[in-house]
Amino acid sequence: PSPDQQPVNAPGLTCRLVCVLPSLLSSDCLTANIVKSHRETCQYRVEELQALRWKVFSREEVLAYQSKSVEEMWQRCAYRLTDSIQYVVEFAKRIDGFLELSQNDQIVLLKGGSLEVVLVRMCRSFNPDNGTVFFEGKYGGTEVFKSLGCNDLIASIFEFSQSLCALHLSEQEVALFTAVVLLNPERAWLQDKEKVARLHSHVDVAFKNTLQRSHRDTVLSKLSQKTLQLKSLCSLHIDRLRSFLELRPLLAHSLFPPLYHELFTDSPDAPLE
Ligand SMILES: O=C(O)[C@H]1CC[C@H](C(=O)N2CC[C@](c3ccc(C(F)(C(F)(F)F)C(F)(F)F)cc3)(S(=O)(=O)c3ccc(F)cc3)C2)CC1
Repeated sequence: PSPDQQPVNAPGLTCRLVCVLPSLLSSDCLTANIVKSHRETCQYRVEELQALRWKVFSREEVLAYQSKSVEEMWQRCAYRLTDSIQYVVEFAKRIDGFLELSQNDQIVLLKGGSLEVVLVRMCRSFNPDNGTVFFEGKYGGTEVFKSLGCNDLIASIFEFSQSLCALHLSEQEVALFTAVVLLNPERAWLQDKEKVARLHSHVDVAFKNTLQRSHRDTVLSKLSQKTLQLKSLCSLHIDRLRSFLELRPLLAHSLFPPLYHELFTDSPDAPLE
C-alpha cells in the first residue's frame, strides 16, 4: 500500500487518545446531564422570556407596586424566590453525583448556593436593553421594587444581571456555571469536603472543556469575578432581611414560606426535609 494508505501506526497517539478518551467521554456525559437538568428545571424557557420583553409595566402598574406595603412586597418576592428555589433543588437532584452526597451536605450546598443559582438564572429573565426584569408576568425596572425599602440590594441585583448579560452566556454555559456555583466545596459545615471537591472539579473540567471547544476561554476569568459578586449579593440579602425582620420579629413566621425562613434565617425550626 502506498504511504498514505499506511494504517496510522502511532502507538503514542493511540495510547494518549485511549488515556484521555474516558475523561473526555465522562466530562461530555456530565455536560450533557447538567444541560439536560437545567433545561428540565428552569421555570421558563429563555425563548419565552425573550418573547415577553415587550410586556412592560405601565405607569399605573408601577405606581400600584410602589403603593404596596413593605411587608407585602417582601412577601411577594419571598414567595417568588422560594418558588424558584424549589426548581433549583430539583436541578441539583438531577446532577450526577449530587444525590450520592450525604443529606447534610446536600442541604449545606443548597442553603449556601440556591439564591446564587437563582441570581445567575435571573440573567435569562433580564432585558439589558432597557434594564428591566421579568416579575409577576411583565417586565419592570428597579422602580417597581421601591417599596421593598432596600434600593441598594435591588440596584446591585440589577447591576449584576446587566453585567452577566454582557457575557452573552448560552443556555449550556448558564447550566454549567450554575452547577459550578452550587457544588462549592468551600461551603461551611460540609462533612465530606473532599467528596464535594471531586464532584466540583469534574463539573469544572466539563465547563472548561466546553468553553475551550467553543473558543470561549475568556469567559472563565470573568465568571470567577461573578462568583465574588454573588457572595456579596447574598450577604447583602441576609443583611437587609435581618434588619427587615428585627423591626417585625413575629411577622417572619406568618409572612414568609417555611422554606424561605429555613434557608435565610437562623431558625431553630425542623430540618429541611
Ligand atoms: O427559572 C427561571 O426561568 C428563572 C429563575 C429566576 C427567576 C427570577 O428572576 N427570580 C425569582 C425570584 C426573584 C427574586 C430576586 C431577588 C429577591 C431578593 F433579592 C429581593 F427581594 F430582595 F429582591 C431577596 F432575595 F432578597 F428576596 C427576591 C426574589 S423575583 O423575580 O421575585 C425579583 C425580585 C426582585 C428583583 F429586583 C428582581 C426579581 C428573581 C425568573 C425565572
